Amino acid sequence: MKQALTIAGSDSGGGAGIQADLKTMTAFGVYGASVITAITAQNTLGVQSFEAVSIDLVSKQLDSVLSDLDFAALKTGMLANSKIIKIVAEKVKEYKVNNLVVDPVMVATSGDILLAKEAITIIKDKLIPLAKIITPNLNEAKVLSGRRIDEKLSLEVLASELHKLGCEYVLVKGGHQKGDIAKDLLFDGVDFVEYTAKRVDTKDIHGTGCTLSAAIASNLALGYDIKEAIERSKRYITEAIKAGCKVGKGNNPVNHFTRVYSLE
Ligand SMILES: Nc1ncnc2c1ncn2[C@@H]1O[C@H](COP(=O)(O)OP(=O)(O)O)[C@@H](O)[C@H]1O
Ligand SMILES: Cc1ncc(COP(=O)(O)O)c(N)n1
Repeated sequence: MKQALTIAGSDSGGGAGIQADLKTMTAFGVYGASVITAITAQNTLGVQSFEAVSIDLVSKQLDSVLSDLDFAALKTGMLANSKIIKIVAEKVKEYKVNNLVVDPVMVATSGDILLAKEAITIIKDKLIPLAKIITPNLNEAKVLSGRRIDEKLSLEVLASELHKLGCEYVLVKGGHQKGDIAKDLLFDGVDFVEYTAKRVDTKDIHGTGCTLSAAIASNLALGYDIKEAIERSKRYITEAIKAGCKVGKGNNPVNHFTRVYSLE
């Protein structure tokens, strides 16, 4: 069975982070393992509190899984602080992991901060150069390229600037743009490829970024090339948003289509 690893934060509400990643990997038939970097007290209304896991325990989790399991792809989500980013980058190099997908999680959909400000230069210098692909949303792309959030910039300009950070591919997500189409843009340093879907008219988009990056990691693990992996992941996230999960009182998560098996 193909195996993938998520290095991310726990969302107690089950909609984003580690929980979304493992549900996505399971939906694609990939075995998912996890290294937890932070524990959030979170629900569909927002993030009420969080604590980062100690560097020692993050490091031990990484050694435990990387020395034993055989990962065909790895994704990172919420990394919380500079020290965690540094240890993740060291272990990725030490264990020579291929197919690193970096989702540079900074702020939750609810507006809560999930990454220390001083960690932004560390993620740019240490982790992004090791990545096969990075998947920032519009605001994360602006922060990473040193722009102001209120600047009007095209996905093309942002993708070109971010590619200079040393990753193989950049996928800038346009989920937070206005309009009828949810467009994401891939750049490999030469060509642009657009991935589009009809925008679903809903506020229930909690966990969309985590789900998309976990789906890309799953499909890379299954052996699809990057363009096919994104194409399949875009179809999955669109259907998962359409299906939705009305579980809480706030912005609800996407639906991972987990089947209920009868034991009879
Ligand atoms: N309302 C929507 N309808 C369809 N697709 C969407 C919608 N909102 C976001 N997406 C898609 O979900 C994925 C995650 O994007 P986005 O929500 O921008 O990321 P993040 O969760 O990191 O902020 C992208 O493929 C984006 O185009
Ligand atoms: C632990 C954790 N990781 C990531 C996100 C971002 O997800 P979203 O942007 O969909 O709120 C989150 N809310 N919580």
